[in-house]
Amino acid sequence: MTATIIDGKSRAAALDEKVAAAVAGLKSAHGMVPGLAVVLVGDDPASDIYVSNKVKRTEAAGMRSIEHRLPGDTAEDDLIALVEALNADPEVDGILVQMPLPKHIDSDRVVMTIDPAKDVDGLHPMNAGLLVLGRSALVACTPQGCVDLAKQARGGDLTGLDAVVIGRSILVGKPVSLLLQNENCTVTMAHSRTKDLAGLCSRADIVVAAVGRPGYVKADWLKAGATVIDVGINRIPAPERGEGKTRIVGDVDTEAAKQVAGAITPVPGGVGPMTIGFLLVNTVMAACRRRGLPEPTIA
Ligand SMILES: Nc1nc2c(c(=O)[nH]1)N[C@@H](CN(C=O)c1ccc(C(=O)N[C@@H](CCC(=O)O)C(=O)O)cc1)CN2
Repeated sequence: MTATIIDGKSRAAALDEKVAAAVAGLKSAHGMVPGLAVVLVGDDPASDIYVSNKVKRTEAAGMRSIEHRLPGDTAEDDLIALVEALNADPEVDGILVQMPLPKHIDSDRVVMTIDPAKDVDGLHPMNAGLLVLGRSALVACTPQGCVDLAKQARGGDLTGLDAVVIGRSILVGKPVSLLLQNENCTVTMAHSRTKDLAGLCSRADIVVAAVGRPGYVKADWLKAGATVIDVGINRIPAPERGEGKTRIVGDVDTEAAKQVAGAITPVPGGVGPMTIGFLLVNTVMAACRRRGLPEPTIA
């Protein structure tokens, strides 16, 4: 068997087009243009690229982008003051503080400061708690992308499927497991210390790998025909590309897994591009909710 490659890049492009259409509709019906503020502290090269892409795609969808780039030695209190100013700014509908933050800054305190109504990352305890309760919330972007791609691979319905989520992070593992439960999956949350991870995976219809270790999930762990969602973005040396060059790989041993899985997301070009797609969706939703407008159907 050779797995179907789940094309996150084209799915994200389609999502961006739907967001752009929704934004155009809001502008003509209500004279409203959603605004997204993105805050980057420091000069981490990967974060720099992600933030630049967020700005580009926000503007391409017809929304306003407000960009704050702060030096790496910014004091925690100064970052908090900026977030408070963005909370108070009526032109700002969504606030995203790019992670990871420099070590001297307490990320939890920063996230707790964001107005939950503008928390388009879905990381504030209010939004995370609403997700646990199964109530309407702003939901973290990467997990939404994972579920969207899994549904695409499974004909739109995940009901009754067994899912294993490897990784228990706040940004991916925990929310994706809740979203899969909302889709009527039977979900097992696993991690690097789970006993017999291979055995668990071998019974799963869906495997979500979010451990942050290159090639961690092996082909012989997978059930034939499984849907594999690879969240990992690991930069590894690529001497074949020249001295000092690197390339990114996922958490799954993709080439071998393709021979067993039914469908698999590639890295790059799988889950990654969906993260920014759902950030744009969340910004539109936040803008409508804050203004008491009906939310358009996008995804
Ligand atoms: N505040 C947040 N910080 C971070 C998040 C997040 O959702 N909110 N997620 C990641 C980084 N991230 C978005 O911020 C992100 C990661 C990867 C991609 C992406 O499109 N990746 C490409 C490959 C890009 C490359 O070559 O490096 C792909 O997978 O095809 C988009 C967004 C951590 N921080």
